[in-house]
Amino acid sequence: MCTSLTYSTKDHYFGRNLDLELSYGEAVTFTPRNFPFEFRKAASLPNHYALIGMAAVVDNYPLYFDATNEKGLSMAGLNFPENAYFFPEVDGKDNISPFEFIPWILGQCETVIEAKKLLSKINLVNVNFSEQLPLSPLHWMIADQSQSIVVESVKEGLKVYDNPVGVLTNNPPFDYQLFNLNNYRHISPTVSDNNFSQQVELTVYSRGMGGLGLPGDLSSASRFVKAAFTKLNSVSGDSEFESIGQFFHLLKSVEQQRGACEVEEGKFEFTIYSSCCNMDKGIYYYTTYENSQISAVNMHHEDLDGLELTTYLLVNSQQVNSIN
Ligand SMILES: C[C@H](CCC(=O)NCCS(=O)(=O)O)[C@H]1CC[C@H]2[C@@H]3CC[C@@H]4C[C@H](O)CC[C@]4(C)[C@H]3C[C@H](O)[C@]12C
Repeated sequence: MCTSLTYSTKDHYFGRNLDLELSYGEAVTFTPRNFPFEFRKAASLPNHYALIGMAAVVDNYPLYFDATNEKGLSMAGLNFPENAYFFPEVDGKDNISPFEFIPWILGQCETVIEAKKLLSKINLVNVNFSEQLPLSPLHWMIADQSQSIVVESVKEGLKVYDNPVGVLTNNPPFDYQLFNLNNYRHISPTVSDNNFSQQVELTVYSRGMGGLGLPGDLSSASRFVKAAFTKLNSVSGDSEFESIGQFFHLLKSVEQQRGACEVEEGKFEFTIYSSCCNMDKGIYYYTTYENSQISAVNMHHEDLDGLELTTYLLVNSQQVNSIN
């Protein structure tokens, strides 16, 4: 399972946890403006906005899991098994494969409003990257500095939801996740009066009791509620380090520790990496399961007008600041 979210202080931040039991050899990947983006069923984009994000680069193609472009528009793909449905090619539409979707949108759009215009012409097609890399059943969160949407391609067609909470997890579909928040309207960072009954005296014997009932398990519906509550009540300083520090704390509220979620015998899903991109400054920060030190790659330290991909292998061994 995965969780993605947005967060704003002075600047704007977008990131995600990638929860899985295996790695695809992903690395922080910078795509400059003049790297030619090819599409299987649509015209190529010889030049486009520059992108930074996490990708598996295969045959010199950046298979982005999540990315941000130089304008700040950001997008993440999360698992959506049993629900995601991709269509045969349709004449008169932009036929884009799910693995091309992030380059297609982030290459061309500056804002969510612009992305919505492209989405109205898109048909997400069932075209594999390769036999070894078949279609992934994904849905996506797209966000700019002021709003966020969710895109779900299902049997009935392409659905685009406004996302007022700026959080996405996995199944079930997004409209359910949002509705499900109604069931938690009593949850609060503060403790309410005794509404249970005036006939019994009930005491506040612990801090945090306003949150009793907030789910703590790793199911997707539970992570959605937990992440939304934690994010929407978040308080932090607005400097860069206070903001990204807080962002990683928000992601940790739904982190998966190895051992707690068995996906097949002896195999466990865990949070392989957590990312946080400063959408305004184009700085991609991440931590990995093994390495809790934050690493950063700044897109503006690259040649934006370049032609070739740049990849930065993940710094994956623990960094300990030994004091004596
Ligand atoms: C599995 C991940 C979602 C994490 C998640 O939600 N895990 C819970 C599993 S579960 O819900 O518990 O079952 C998703 C997120 C992004 C995906 C890549 C996108 C590019 C590319 C697309 C190609 O078509 C296939 C290969 C490809 C590298 C993809 C592999 C994989 O699909 C990635 C990593």
